[in-house]
Amino acid sequence: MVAAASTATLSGHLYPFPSALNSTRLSTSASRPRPLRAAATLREVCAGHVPDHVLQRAEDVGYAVPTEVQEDSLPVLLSGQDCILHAQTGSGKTLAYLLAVFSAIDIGRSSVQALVIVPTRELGIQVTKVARLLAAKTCNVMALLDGGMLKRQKSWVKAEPPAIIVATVASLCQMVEKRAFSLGSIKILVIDEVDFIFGSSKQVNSLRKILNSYTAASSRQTIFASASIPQHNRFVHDCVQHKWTKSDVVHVHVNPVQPMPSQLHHAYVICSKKERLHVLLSLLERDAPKSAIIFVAQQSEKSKRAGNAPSSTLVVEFLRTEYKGTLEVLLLDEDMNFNARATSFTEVKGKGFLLVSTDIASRGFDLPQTSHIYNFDLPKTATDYLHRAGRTGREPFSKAECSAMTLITQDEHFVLQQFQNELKFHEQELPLESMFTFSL
Ligand SMILES: Nc1ncnc2c1ncn2[C@@H]1O[C@H](COP(=O)(O)OP(=O)(O)OP(=O)(O)O)[C@@H](O)[C@H]1O
Repeated sequence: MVAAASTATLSGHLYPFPSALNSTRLSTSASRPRPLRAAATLREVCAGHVPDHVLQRAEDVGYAVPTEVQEDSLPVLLSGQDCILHAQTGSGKTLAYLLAVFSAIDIGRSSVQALVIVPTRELGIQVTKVARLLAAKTCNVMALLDGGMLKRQKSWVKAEPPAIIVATVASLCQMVEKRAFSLGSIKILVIDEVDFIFGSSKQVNSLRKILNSYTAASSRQTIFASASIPQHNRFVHDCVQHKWTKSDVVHVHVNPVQPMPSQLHHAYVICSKKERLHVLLSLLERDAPKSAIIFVAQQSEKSKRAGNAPSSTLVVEFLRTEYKGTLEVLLLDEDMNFNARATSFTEVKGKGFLLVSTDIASRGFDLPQTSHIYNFDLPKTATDYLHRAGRTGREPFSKAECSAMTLITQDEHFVLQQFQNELKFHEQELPLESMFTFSL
């Protein structure tokens, strides 16, 4: 049984599900009315656990009232219990786990005490920014993200160990294996977008080392976060079986019946592949988005070998010549080098953009001005749809309308319907003929 369990993955069914687990499930849903009581402030929820200067910083940047996931999870997180944070995209999971980090660490100690693992460099930059904002120079936050800085960081980390490290799996393992530092003093470990990292064949083995060899669940608080945890009951079971968490781990599942923001309007257009670029252009002219992300498929190895241009390049080149609006057309793609990726990521902040991106931008990216999502290529899975669509509708207290539009061929319609059934959202068809007047 144990041997089989050691090869189980998130989606695996390698052993029977035990009826009795110590873990707890907290589930809150929009359909279940909340008790009538005055909303607590973030300061009240965190009192006695999170240092005052951190709460002051949080208030200064506008985090005065907790979001639903923060309200539900902070009592668990601040009590030091292991937790699986499972809530909608854009619901504020980052602040929830960072407050737990600040409650767990001792800023007077010179050792690495908190580790936040992220799947991509871009998400790492974002989380580091929020952590530094809350720390306000009272402790060091180091980002160990894929790129050319690791040599220099190895000396820095030895000279002055940061209290908090935000890292991608590969960079962290590289540093630990080079003995730049050990993870023996870790008090709190957060894995953000946990389903994505477990689902990545490149990252999963290193993640298991971080969870079981470099650190031990018994000596740390462990937090897993994501908007999507497929087969979450099994995941909770795996956490306990594999000792990724302690046995009393709590699954905080907010709004399980509505995994995507309610103000999101979903629609699709059926058109041929040949028409797709022009349909996209017409939609951009019609919608006049504040900012938008246009998701394209990652180019396959076969298509690369055949010398074809990737979807991303085709779309960017087309929009740069044909789009007459004011938004800047930017590109973000796994195949770009780190400097080019960093430039796109920086440029996208703070101004109107049309970002053409592969799924690299679908996990954790927080660009609250994004009003429209376009799936130029159909996402591979319902989970990918959820994360792409979740790049909009991200201001937790705003009900501003936003939209997710998918361009599909007639043959792809049934796949989109499957996503709809799985994620329980409604979609409107925009008939091509009634809307567009272009001719090819
Ligand atoms: N208490 C709060 N008050 C106001 N805004 C908040 C609060 N907490 C978080 N936010 C804002 O909400 C937005 C979404 O937060 P965050 O990026 O943490 O979402 P998430 O749950 O991690 O989403 P995803 O699953 O897509 O990664 C951010 O712009 C953040 O600044």
